[in-house]
Parts: sequence; structure tokens; C-alpha cells
Amino acid sequence: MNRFLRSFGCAVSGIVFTVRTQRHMRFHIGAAAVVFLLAALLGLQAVEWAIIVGISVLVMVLEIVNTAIEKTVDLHMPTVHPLAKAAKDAAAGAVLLAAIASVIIGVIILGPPLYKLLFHVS
Ligand SMILES: Nc1ncnc2c1ncn2[C@@H]1O[C@H](COP(=O)(O)OP(=O)(O)OP(=O)(O)O)[C@@H](O)[C@H]1O
Repeated sequence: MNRFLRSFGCAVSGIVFTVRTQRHMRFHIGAAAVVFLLAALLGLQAVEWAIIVGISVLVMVLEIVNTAIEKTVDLHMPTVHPLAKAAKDAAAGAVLLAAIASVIIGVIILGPPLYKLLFHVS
């Protein structure tokens, strides 16, 4: 149990470290909060909630992995190196792809009910 708690504590401190040090992570959290608020206001279906929560968490998970890769690269290659660049760019590219997908999913799911609410279309 003690070992489990220690591992859990380490994992939580990894998340806290990312939130504290990465402004992109704080942006993702803010954006997710706005999206979840809108989803609650618009009364989304369970499946729509699941998709929105899933893609939002995926973006944050990739930001945490991106941070882990950045720190590992900095540890091993503090000077400029093309492979360090490739590793960091690939990790950042993963976050970017997921973030683009999250915007597209947000527009598809939230767009129509938001349009109806704003313009009183039945
Ligand atoms: N050691 C290195 N060698 C070559 N290019 C690097 C190296 N470190 C960083 N870079 C380049 O600079 C970019 C930014 O790297 P950096 O580590 O500053 O990440 P960042 O995206 O600014 O992270 P943060 O989210 O902390 O602002 C990388 O994507 C890469 O193209």
C-alpha cells in the first residue's frame, strides 16, 4: 500500500510540475474549463460529454509527455543538436495535432446547440 501511495504521489507531482512550469498546460486547463462550462449549459448527451472530456484529457496527457521528453532531452543534450530538435519538435507536434482535433471536435459538438441558443433557432 505504501509503495502504491508513493507511486501515486510521484505521478501527481509530475502533473503538478507540468501545470506549474508549462504555460501551455495552464492554457489547456483554462480552455477545457470553458468547454466543460459550455457543455453543462447546453445540456450535452452522455456520449458528447465522453468525447469532449476524452479529447481534452488527451491534449493534457500529451502536454505532460511533451514536458517529460523536453526535460529528458535537456538532461542529455543541453547544447544544440539536430536529434534534440527532432525529438522536441515531434513531441510538440503530437500536442499540436491533438489540440487541432480538439478544436474541430468542439466546433462539431458545441457549434450547433450554441448557434441555436445564441440565435434562438428552433
Ligand atoms: N538542444 C536543442 N537542440 C536543437 N534544438 C533545440 C534544442 N532545444 C530546443 N530546441 C528547439 O527549440 C524548440 C523549443 O524548445 P524548448 O525546449 O524551449 O521547448 P518549448 O516548446 O519552448 O517549451 P515550453 O513549453 O517550456 O515553452 C524545440 O521544439 C526545438 O525546435
